[in-house]
Amino acid sequence: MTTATSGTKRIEVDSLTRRFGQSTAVDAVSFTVEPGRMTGFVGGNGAGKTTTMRMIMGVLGIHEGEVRWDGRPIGLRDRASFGYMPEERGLYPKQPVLDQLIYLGQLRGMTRKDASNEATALLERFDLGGRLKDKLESLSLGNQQRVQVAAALLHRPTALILDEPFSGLDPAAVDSMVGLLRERTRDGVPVLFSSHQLDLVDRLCDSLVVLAHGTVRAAGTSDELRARGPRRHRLTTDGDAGWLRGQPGVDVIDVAGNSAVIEFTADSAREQTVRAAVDRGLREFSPIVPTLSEIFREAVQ
Ligand SMILES: Nc1ncnc2c1ncn2[C@@H]1O[C@H](COP(=O)(O)OP(=O)(O)OP(=O)(O)O)[C@@H](O)[C@H]1O
Repeated sequence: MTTATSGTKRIEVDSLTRRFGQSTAVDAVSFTVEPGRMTGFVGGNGAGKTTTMRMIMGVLGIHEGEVRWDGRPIGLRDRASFGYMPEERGLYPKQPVLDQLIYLGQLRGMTRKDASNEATALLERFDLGGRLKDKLESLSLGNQQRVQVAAALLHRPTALILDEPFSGLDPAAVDSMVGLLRERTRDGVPVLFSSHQLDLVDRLCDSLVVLAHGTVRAAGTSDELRARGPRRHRLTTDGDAGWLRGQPGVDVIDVAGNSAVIEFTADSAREQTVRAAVDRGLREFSPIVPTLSEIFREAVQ
């Protein structure tokens, strides 16, 4: 089977809005999922991630806005070429694992043989080579999750929309899935995945979209967001660092012994503070790169 990726197509989410009754679950949400990039989609419970993904996949109607693929309004065939792992999952508990993957592959236009070969290879990759004939329900939840991901990857999708693909997976399973997704992104496939595991998102994603109450609070590459994040510094001198509390233009975030984490509230304060620190025996003055968790907390405040 040929790989259906072009490596240059992006998903554009443009001002998507969805209401449920009186409440607006997704409110003019815009972002791009670039080819060859893993884009993490984060936000608290009820932020609107699943609703947005459902609109991208066309399983939920769009009230306003548009989704574009390769610069054009997305169509049925485009969506059929995507791999989607829905929140509600979609496989049959009582059917053998391999059989249903073959069936799904055939639904997506694969021959039985191709579907069988690809499904077997994916399941082996996920250490499920010995479970091909087992019913899905006899597998542990984490292993069922692996099968769900295999189902989304089976037909060499042109893009991947994965709703919490890592939830419930042990670290080894996360690593093998990450390896697989990285291979697909290297082929140019855009990947959008939601997750509540910020440490994992930090390690994995090239770009990030932060959602809160149905609106985008921050979006960009991890580096861009880090550069925009809080500019904090660690400053260490001889003696107690409490003196920084009286320093004009300095917000003291934390003091521990002779070391403090500070933020400058005025640019002019920087030079003045470093000079004062030199007089007190400066040992360290270094910028602190914010973690994704810090960026996230700041963005959703
Ligand atoms: N079918 C529906 N009918 C009514 N309200 C809905 C429906 N689907 C979602 N909502 C509401 O839309 C909002 C966004 O929900 P959504 O599931 O998209 O959030 P989420 O970010 O995926 O949350 P979580 O991380 O908890 O899965 C919530 O307030 C939710 O209650």
